[in-house]
Amino acid sequence: MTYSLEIKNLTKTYPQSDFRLDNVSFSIPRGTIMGFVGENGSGKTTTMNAVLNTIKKDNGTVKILGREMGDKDTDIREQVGVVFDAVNFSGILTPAKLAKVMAGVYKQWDQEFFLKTTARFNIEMGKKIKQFSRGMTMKLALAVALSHRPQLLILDEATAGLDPIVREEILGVFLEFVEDENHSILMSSHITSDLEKIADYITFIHHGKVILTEKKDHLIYDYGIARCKAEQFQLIDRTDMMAYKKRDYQIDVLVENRKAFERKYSGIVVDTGTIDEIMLLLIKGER
Ligand SMILES: Nc1ncnc2c1ncn2[C@@H]1O[C@H](COP(=O)(O)OP(=O)(O)OP(=O)(O)O)[C@@H](O)[C@H]1O
Repeated sequence: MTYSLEIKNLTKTYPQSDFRLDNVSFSIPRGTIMGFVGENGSGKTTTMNAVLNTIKKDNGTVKILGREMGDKDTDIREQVGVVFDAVNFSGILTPAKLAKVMAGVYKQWDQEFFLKTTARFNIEMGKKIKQFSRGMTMKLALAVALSHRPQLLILDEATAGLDPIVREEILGVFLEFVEDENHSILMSSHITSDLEKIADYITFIHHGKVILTEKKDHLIYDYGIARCKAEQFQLIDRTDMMAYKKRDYQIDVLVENRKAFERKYSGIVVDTGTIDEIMLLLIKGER
C-alpha cells in the first residue's frame, strides 16, 4: 500500500504549556479520506501544523507522498492544499485578484479549474473578500486549495459553521477529489456526521495521544455498544470489552465485534454506535 501521508512518533511540546503531542503515528493510504477527531485541545491542529512544518516538531518523522519535507521544500508544498478554520486572505482583494496572486505563488496554478470551481460555488469574482459570508469565504479557500492541484488536502475544521446545504456540496467536492485513487484528505471535524458520510478511516486523538485508528465502516458496522444490566456485566470477559461506562440503569460496553459478542452473550442487546458515541466511550469510559 502506498501512503500520501505517514506520521511516525510525532512529538511536540510548547513552551509554557503542559500539552504534549505524544508519539502520534498514523498513515493515510492514497485515494482515501482520514477523519481526525478528538475533543477541543486534544492536538489536532498541532498535528496538522507539525505536518505542514508551520511549527517545529520535537521528534518523529512525517512523510508526504513518500518524502520528508524540509524547510525549503517548495515542490512538496505545492502538492499539499490547506484549508484552516481561520482563513486569512486579504479582505481588500477580490477572488479575481486573489487568483492572480496565487498564480504567482504556485507553479501548478490551474486558472481554468479555479474559474470552474468558483462558478460552481457561485462565488462572485468581483466582490471584495471582506464582504463575503463565512460560508463563501470557506468555499473560496477550498477553491484556492484545489486549484493549485495538490495531491493531499489538509483541512482543519473546514466545514465548521457552514449550513448543511453548503456542507453537502463541499463533501461532494471532497469525494470527487479522492475519486482518482491518488488524492487523499486529512480532515479534522467536530461534525462527525460529515465524517460518517465520506471518511474511509477515523483517527481518534485524546490528550495528544492517538487512541485508535480504524476503518470507518468497521467502526460503524462491526463495533457495537452492548447495553448491559449489572448482572450481565459481571459475566463479560474483560478481553471482550474495549471500554465501559456506567449509566443510571445500565452499563454501556464498547465491543469490537458486535455479532461475535451477541453470539457469545445471548440476551444482551448490542446497538451499532455513531462515531460520537464510540469516541465518548473511548475517552470517558473505563477500561
Ligand atoms: N502556540 C501555542 N503555545 C502554547 N500552547 C499551545 C499553542 N498552540 C496550542 N497550544 C495548546 O496545545 C493544546 C492542543 O491544541 P490544538 O489546537 O492542537 O487542539 P485541537 O485538537 O486542534 O483543538 P480544537 O478542537 O479546539 O481546535 C491545547 O492545550 C492548546 O492550548
